Amino acid sequence: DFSGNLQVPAQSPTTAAEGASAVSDLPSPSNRPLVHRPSRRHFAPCSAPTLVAPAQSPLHGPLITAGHPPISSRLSKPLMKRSALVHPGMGLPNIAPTQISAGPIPAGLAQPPLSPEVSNCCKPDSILKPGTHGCHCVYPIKLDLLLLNVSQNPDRNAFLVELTSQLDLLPNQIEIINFYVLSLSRLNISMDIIPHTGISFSASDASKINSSLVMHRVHFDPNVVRDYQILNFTWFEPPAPSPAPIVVSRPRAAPAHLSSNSTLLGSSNKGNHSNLILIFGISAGILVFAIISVLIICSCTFHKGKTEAFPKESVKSRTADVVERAGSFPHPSSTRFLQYEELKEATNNFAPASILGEGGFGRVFKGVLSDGTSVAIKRLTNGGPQGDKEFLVEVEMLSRLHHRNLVKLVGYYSSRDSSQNLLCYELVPNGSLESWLHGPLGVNCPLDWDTRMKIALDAARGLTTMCYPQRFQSIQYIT
Ligand SMILES: Nc1ncnc2c1ncn2[C@@H]1O[C@H](COP(=O)(O)OP(=O)(O)OP(=O)(O)O)[C@@H](O)[C@H]1O
Repeated sequence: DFSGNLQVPAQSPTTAAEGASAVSDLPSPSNRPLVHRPSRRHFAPCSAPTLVAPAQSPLHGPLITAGHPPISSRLSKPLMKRSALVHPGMGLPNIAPTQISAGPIPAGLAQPPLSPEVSNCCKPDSILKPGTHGCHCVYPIKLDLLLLNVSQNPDRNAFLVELTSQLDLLPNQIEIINFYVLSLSRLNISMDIIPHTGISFSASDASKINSSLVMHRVHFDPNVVRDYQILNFTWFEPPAPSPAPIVVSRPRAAPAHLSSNSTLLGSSNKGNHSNLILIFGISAGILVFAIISVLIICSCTFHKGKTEAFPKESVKSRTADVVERAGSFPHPSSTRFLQYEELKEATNNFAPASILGEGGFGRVFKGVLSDGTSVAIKRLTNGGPQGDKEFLVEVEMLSRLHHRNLVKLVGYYSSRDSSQNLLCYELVPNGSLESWLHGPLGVNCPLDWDTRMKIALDAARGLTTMCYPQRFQSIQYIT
């Protein structure tokens, strides 16, 4: 029943002769496109597409797969897609979607509705799914067919029923968007094939539809449409499912009744449990490391403080202890405690003939210890309790000083009542520096400048050793 479907003017004899089945009431001129409610969805500028080149054999029609765009991206212009896919000789230049017929609006294949309502809620190339409420957008397969030998009054519904049934689709899954009359019996028709479920067709479903079309397994009533060619087949690939959010939560024991049927859930929980163990392990490790670090820092700080405080405390305590014990204080490790009798014997009872010199703290006697060591023994004048302290501190300090340019303290003696304090040094032969510079030793054989410089440098090195360690500040220097 084609009556009343295509209300088009009668064709001229010349154009009617072109078609095998002339449509008497097609508009004139023959190539003027008949556009019925062209939808801007197809021609609105869109963003760059993700086009996958159709893998088609010569027998196959064009098949385009296009990935769904990310939310922020836009698809390309549909015209560009079609231009890239047009098979030579398909007559695409005849498609002039922006040209609107000046003649009567045809009915038939293009009658109502041609397109669902345009909505701004859908992304480019998606449409509102017909028969649904709200913003239910889907990505249709966009199919453009060139219908050949179209009858004079094609029945739209019969055409759609044949097409949908042979493509294993429901009748409401195909919506005619627009069509263009190319000649008396040739029509370009654009359709949206709407997915029944989901937001787009799966690859297998799209491939199935495409192969049915390209293999010409779709047959129309020859009284309506005798043949067709595929101009465009655009399929939008379903978007990949978004990855599940990673939720870290306290692991809970699965209920017993779920254990047997929750393999996937169990594996997921295992994964979460492993992650939690890892997180807790790392956290515990960091915590232990931090505690150990704090303890080490505190220990070092305490030890350092103790070390810095120790010399004064040690000297004080030792000094006090020594003073209290008056002559029985502990012997420095490198310094011997000498017996008074030995020192008395070494100096021939401190005979005047043994005197080497005299300084601010007393006379210095030359002597030889029982083991044959030549020494210089300094007999300190009694300086009272304070003098005893200074003596003992000096012994403590000098016993620790070892330098090639410093006179080594060999030993000492301190009586219990502190009346006798003696220091025993290694003997420095050849007299004093003063006697060489200003005394009788230098008169006959004055020191040359190289020797003087060497003596000055050695003395400076010795002083450096004594001066910079702050604990040796109490030492009286020889100048
Ligand atoms: N180890 C020594 N070997 C040889 N002679 C020494 C030795 N120590 C001191 N003398 C002699 O004894 C003298 C007195 O030395 P002492 O150290 O008592 O006083 P000083 O260093 O000269 O002056 P001060 O009393 O200011 O320290 C020195 O001038 C030196 O001739």
